[in-house]
Amino acid sequence: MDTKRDMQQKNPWHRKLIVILTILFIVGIIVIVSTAIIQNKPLPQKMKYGIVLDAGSSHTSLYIYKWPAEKENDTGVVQQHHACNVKGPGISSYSAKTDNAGKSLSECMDLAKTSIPDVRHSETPVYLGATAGMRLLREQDDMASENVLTSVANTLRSYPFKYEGARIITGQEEGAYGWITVNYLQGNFQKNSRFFGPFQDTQASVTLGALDLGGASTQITFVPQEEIESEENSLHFRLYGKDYNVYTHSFLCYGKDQALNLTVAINLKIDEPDNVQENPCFHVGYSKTISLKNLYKSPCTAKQKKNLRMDSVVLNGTGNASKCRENVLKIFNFSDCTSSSCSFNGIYQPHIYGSFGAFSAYYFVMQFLNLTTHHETSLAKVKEKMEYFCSTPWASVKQRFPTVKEKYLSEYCFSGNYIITLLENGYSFTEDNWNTITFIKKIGNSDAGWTLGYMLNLTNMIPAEAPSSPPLPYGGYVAIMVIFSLLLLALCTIGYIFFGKPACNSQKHII
Ligand SMILES: Nc1ncnc2c1ncn2[C@@H]1O[C@H](COP(=O)(O)OP(=O)(O)O)[C@@H](O)[C@H]1O
Ligand SMILES: [Ca+2]
Repeated sequence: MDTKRDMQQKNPWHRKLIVILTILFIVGIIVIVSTAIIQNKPLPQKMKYGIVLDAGSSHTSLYIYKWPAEKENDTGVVQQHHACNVKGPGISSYSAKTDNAGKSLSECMDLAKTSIPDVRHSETPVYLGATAGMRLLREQDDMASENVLTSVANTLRSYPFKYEGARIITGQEEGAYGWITVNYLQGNFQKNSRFFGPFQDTQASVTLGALDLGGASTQITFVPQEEIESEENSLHFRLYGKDYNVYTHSFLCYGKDQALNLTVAINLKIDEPDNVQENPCFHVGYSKTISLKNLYKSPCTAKQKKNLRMDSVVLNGTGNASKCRENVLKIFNFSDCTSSSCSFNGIYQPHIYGSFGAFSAYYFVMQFLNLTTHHETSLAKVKEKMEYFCSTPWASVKQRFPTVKEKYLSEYCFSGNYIITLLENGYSFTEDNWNTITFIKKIGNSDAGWTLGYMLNLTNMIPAEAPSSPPLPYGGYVAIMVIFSLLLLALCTIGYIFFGKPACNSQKHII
């Protein structure tokens, strides 16, 4: 005590020092707090954009994606900014007037020009991917498909964006990118994928299988439990430091429009009386005449061509769901499997495993039929509802849904039964795992489909390795630095007051 008093008497200026230290302390706090406030204010972020056109067999859609430039390689940051449906049919329908294929895209491309800021135009990539409709046209008429692609490429090149190509993507790509899209949007690649020193977990995280139903082809893509037997059906990805072995297959001709033609063609009898086919997949009272030239035009139905004297056939609806499925079943071949397990037509498929997201026409059809809430709807219930819907006379259906496009409305009975048959008999889903299928349109703000995955891949936005991050989040680092600086400062002050020595200033010791 005496020593302390002596010290205070010997050093009368110590009070000044305490005042100075207190002022410094307060100033320090003010600086730290204001820095934190300024730092937390969202600074205007530079956004980047990308355009992908999905040229499907029935129609073309344009998608604009956007993401913050600084976070390019973080998973889950790319979002759908805008979507535009091209008016008119798919580009493959312009085989006779190929110039019009490109023209059809102008309206949506003009919209893209206004919805992306001018300063970003020249760095915005634009891609066009054509799917099964163009694959079929290429088989039928290679020259015509080339001309269609040239026409759309010319239109896309005439815009101020960075043109990156217009091509027919393979069925394998279509499946793969659909799978990447849904898992990217679900944030499945993000989970536990950060790099924590030597403790990185390289086990692939749980993923969602992807089921895509188009008009001309359909894709199934998932990570199976067993090893994949066939190389042509397997995809190997390393994403954010994890390895994924993915099974995929695309069935050309098994999109719902081609499947309907195939079903009609296979069930057509040579001696059809009065050129009339009783068709259980259409409602009672619905009747439709189809030209046989059109029916057999596609490579999907060409093999079914029979020697018929008539040149058209009248389809008369009889509205019977179970009979419809019997007819549909005839387009699947369940013999000739040379692998340990197959889906159909001799195609290898490992056992169904995990959860699935079913999008595109799966969603449109099941949504219309009110069958998307699978948690309450068993497969048996779905069949029961189909029985009821298909047996409803066409006049009542039309009266109940006056605003729905007649083409779609008349085909929902067929489409619903086709979906059940494809999933149950084709892919071997059962009553037990039916509820692992979720029918989805969007995840967050973005549509489920192959386009986002395609762009992420072509712009190298999914790194193979997880970005290494410091062990502490930025906030934690700042907090620790501040707390310990203050503690040190307090210690120095206390040391000086009690011992009269500037304990923190080694220079004074030397003197
Ligand atoms: N509202 C809707 N109701 C029913 N079917 C729809 C609806 N909108 C689109 N479709 C169907 O979805 C399918 C989309 O296929 P598309 O992507 O054009 O072909 P693909 O992927 O085989 O090239 C088509 O069969 C189309 O008729
Ligand atoms: Ca499609």
